[in-house]
Amino acid sequence: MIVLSGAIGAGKSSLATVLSEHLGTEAFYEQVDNNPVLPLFYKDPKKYAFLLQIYFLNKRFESIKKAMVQDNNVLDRSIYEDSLFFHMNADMGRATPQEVKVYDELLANMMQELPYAAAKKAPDLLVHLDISYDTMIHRIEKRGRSYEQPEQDPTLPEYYHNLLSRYDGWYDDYDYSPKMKIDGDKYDFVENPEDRQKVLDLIDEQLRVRGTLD
Ligand SMILES: Nc1ncnc2c1ncn2[C@@H]1O[C@H](COP(=O)(O)OP(=O)(O)OP(=O)(O)O)[C@@H](O)[C@H]1O
Ligand SMILES: Nc1nc(=O)c2ncn([C@H]3C[C@H](O)[C@@H](CO)O3)c2[nH]1
Repeated sequence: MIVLSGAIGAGKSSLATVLSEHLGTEAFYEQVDNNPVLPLFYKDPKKYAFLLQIYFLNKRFESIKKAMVQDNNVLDRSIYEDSLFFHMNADMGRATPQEVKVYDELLANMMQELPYAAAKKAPDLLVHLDISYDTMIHRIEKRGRSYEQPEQDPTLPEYYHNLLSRYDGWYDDYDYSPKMKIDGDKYDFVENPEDRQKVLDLIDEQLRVRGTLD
């Protein structure tokens, strides 16, 4: 299983499609447009942060269980980033210490139950999409989900800055599996076929080293 990571608008869903088509495997997408809690969270984060987190945890777990049945299936966000989001929101006062404790313990408990825990314990490869703040905002605007737009809420730019700065430390500390970073500012794998091929070549190279691609 290949897991993609990166901030909001980094290009995970887009790369999941491109990569799974290239490898002839299946992509598993985060529940966003059909997620009933996400718009509520953006409107009232303090009230809905915990509920949203439980929603994502449940859906992510479901996706992991389906994705792990075949080598090189692609998951468009890691379960480890959910925790990054939640701890950041908790530090912003949007979740109580009790909620954090319940979440952390539930996550740890669920991770122990993952069937692959017995054999592999982690993804085969983490592919992190690294983007700057300007790219992030540009992509959020390009995609146009109304509740994510900075003009909807003057606190969102700070939220996005905080998120990006936490991602740097998160990637450096990540040690559950082999990992690689792709420069999401530099490569336009959505519109530019040459960039797409370069990114696919970089990932193929890592998969060959790891023995999951011939
Ligand atoms: N490398 C890229 N070059 C140019 N445009 C891109 C690139 N990656 C993504 N985009 C565009 O940016 C927008 C966001 O991309 P996408 O939905 O794939 O991001 P994401 O990481 O899955 O976001 P989220 O975590 O919020 O779901 C889309 O409009 C997509 O077409
Ligand atoms: N609070 C919170 N916790 C999460 O675990 C989480 N995972 C994703 N998201 C938000 C970011 C994008 O708007 C949108 C799509 O990634 O969903 C999250 N928000």
